[in-house]
Amino acid sequence: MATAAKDELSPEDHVAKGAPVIVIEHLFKKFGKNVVLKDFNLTVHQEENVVVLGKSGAGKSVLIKCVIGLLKPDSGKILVFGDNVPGLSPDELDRVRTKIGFLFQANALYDSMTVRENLEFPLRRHWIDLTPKQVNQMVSEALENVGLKNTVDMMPAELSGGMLKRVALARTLILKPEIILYDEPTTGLDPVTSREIDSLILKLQKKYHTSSIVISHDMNCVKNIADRVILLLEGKCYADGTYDELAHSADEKIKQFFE
Ligand SMILES: Nc1ncnc2c1ncn2[C@@H]1O[C@H](COP(=O)(O)OP(=O)(O)OP(=O)(O)O)[C@@H](O)[C@H]1O
Repeated sequence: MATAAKDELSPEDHVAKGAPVIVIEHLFKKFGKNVVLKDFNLTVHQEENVVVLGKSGAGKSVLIKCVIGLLKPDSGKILVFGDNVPGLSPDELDRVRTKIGFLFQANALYDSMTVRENLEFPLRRHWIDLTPKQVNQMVSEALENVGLKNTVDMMPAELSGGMLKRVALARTLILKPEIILYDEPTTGLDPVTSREIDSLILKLQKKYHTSSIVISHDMNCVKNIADRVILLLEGKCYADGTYDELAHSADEKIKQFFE
């Protein structure tokens, strides 16, 4: 059953869980007087897709930026494979970031670079010592994974919204991250393309055994890809359960998201 605040389900209550890969404990983050995260707790397990629901301004993006170390929380722990992200040195953070892929809402592709150059970028950024042949193979494999091998020499401006999202996903996957953070993966796409992206996310998750935190307002996307849904409200994990559990909740604050 979906639970709210006080009687939150423990992770053990959910079936088929792998080992914890992200453990967030007592996270607090404020900007001036604006307290965004207030004793937020969450555990994400291996091969689990956790979708974060919440109103605009609830703190969903702040949460994933804290996980990847782009924002520093005021207090609390964010353990990624046992490393406490807020306490890492820049070099250690860079090492942990190679395990975390981040798919931005706006794709964040470089308009002046070809698809190939965009995909090579993370390999160069993380100083990975690879031969040109290996780089070529990695780019081909990443594009093949998203069904876009023939776009390798195209510019982003020549691609549709769905194709851009696939290329961005290929770039996220090129370092074979163990965790992927998705910020609104289907926003701005038509319903058919959105469902194709959902299927691709699930297919690649199974292939590479990744774990994910997904921010989404697209309830079809939530239904399709969530193993678990949490509701971020007033800085806390207000509800935690499967899509069906939350969808059938009698709690008015939860119901709003499923109407
Ligand atoms: N760098 C920052 N400096 C100051 N305030 C910030 C900063 N980043 C986020 N905030 C504030 O934190 C709060 C949460 O923002 P956040 O972007 O996480 O919301 P969200 O839940 O992702 O919303 P949306 O669904 O609209 O994207 C907002 O009040 C926002 O103004």
